[in-house]
Amino acid sequence: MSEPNSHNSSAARLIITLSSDSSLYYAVLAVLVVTYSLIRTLSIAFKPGLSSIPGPVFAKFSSLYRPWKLANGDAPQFYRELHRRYGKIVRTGPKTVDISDPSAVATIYGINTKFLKSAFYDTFSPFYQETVMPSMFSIRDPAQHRALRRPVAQKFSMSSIRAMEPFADECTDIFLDSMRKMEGQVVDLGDWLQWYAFDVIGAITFQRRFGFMEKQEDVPTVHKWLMGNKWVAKLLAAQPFVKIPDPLRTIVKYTQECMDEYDSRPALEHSDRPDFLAWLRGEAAKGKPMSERDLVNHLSNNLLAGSDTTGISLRAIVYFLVKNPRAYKKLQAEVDAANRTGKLSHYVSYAECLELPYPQAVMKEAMRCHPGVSYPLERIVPDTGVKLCGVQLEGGTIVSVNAAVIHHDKSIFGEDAALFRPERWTESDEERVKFMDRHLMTFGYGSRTCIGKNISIMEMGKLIPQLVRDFDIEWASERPEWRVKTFWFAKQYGLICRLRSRKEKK
Ligand code: HEM
Repeated sequence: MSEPNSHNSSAARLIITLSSDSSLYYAVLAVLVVTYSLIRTLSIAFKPGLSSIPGPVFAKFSSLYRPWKLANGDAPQFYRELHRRYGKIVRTGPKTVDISDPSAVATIYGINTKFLKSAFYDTFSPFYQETVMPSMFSIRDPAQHRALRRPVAQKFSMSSIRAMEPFADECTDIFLDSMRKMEGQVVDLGDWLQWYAFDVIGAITFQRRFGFMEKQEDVPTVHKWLMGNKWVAKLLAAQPFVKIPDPLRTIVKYTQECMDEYDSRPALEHSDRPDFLAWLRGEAAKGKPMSERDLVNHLSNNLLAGSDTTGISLRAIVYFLVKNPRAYKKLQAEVDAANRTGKLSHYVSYAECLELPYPQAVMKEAMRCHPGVSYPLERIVPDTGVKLCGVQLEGGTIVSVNAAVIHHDKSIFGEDAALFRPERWTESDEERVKFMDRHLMTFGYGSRTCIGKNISIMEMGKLIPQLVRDFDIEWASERPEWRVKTFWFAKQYGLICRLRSRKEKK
């Protein structure tokens, strides 16, 4: 009986000493916290399963390894190099694993997958009326995702997309007119293609162009420090000194202005408009109402998810054509032949461009070589765990595949996987093309695949034939190459070209 009492009294004495001496109290607390963190870090670092996965030593101990390595914007090279050095499965953080194995793609991302998006996606959720508004893209819960996706799915169908073509055509006119005016000059075509993509998506979404092409001004982009860094974003937003432009906020605000403008006009003025806003208002009138918040959410998400991505892909297509004159000539010859035989309208239609096999192959190949999103698409292993690349991973582990890595896989795309060769899509046998298609991750994969894919294929498929029908484009930069900075989006800089009109050649 005496022992517990003596323990109790010495514990009590310790507490009294600690509480009477606050510096000692904090010192003990700090030692406890450090010891706990150390034990936790070591137990995660050497966890069975995870500890057998090869990778850089620092990655085992700290989740700062990736942000540190990715800060220079070289994500595609960084991940390719990791896989070249360590193999198909690489540990990139204490509980994070990157995979480059064709057989893992369907397991992680397939239609009925239980692998949900990781917390990384929270950074992409904008604020609406001061509360976080997860979008169809960023939302993680499957039931909430379905609830967001279902009411708009029809608007992304082929028939709806065809009705949107005039929006792209009006932007094409502005784009091609501007190119004619700048004929022979040195032009940053990268800027123009991005302005074009932003203006088309604005027109498709609310029948309002941003006017970037007319104003020739910079479009809002997500700052690299904010990308994937939820806490940095919060900290920067809270501090009063440096105001970093927040494109998420800008775009939500712009969306609300467009909605107000729509509502201020008589209903008759937009009764047969085929844009998203008019369609969603029409659905509400038919008895399928949508909350104001969801409306803002869908419309702003169109701009956030569909502008940079399409701009980057258009740049990639033009870049690979200009850098590969043989492919350029072949594509131009196919467009010219179709034009001569009356298969192309003044505004090349979506249906017409789908009938041009080589231009379609060029687009696909350019996006394979340069996927607009060249970051790992992170997912969380479900509670049941999973065996990937021969390693048992427990629930909660974050796994990912990066399109920029898997698109270079020689077992899928052949020995020349690193090269731009559109013929791999037109000359390979049917089985091989299907196999390559099954591992193409330009637009994501499976249950969370891009819903706007066909909108961008429509936009790009129409513009490229019109561009090469009217112009010869050549590289005019003093630098031999463009520069790419990847913070989720693989953005290119320095697509400096010169355009010459071909009217006389047609
Ligand atoms: C070339 C152009 C585009 C590319 C390369 C692209 C790429 C992607 C990728 C890779 C994902 C999957 C991301 C992930 O799994 O984490 C995605 C999802 C998504 N994209 Fe796109 N996208 C493009 C155009 C568009 C357009 C034009 C829109 C809308 C108008 C759009 C809307 C979306 C949405 C809403 C999602 C989330 C779908 C879901 O989770 O259900 N995208 N996109």
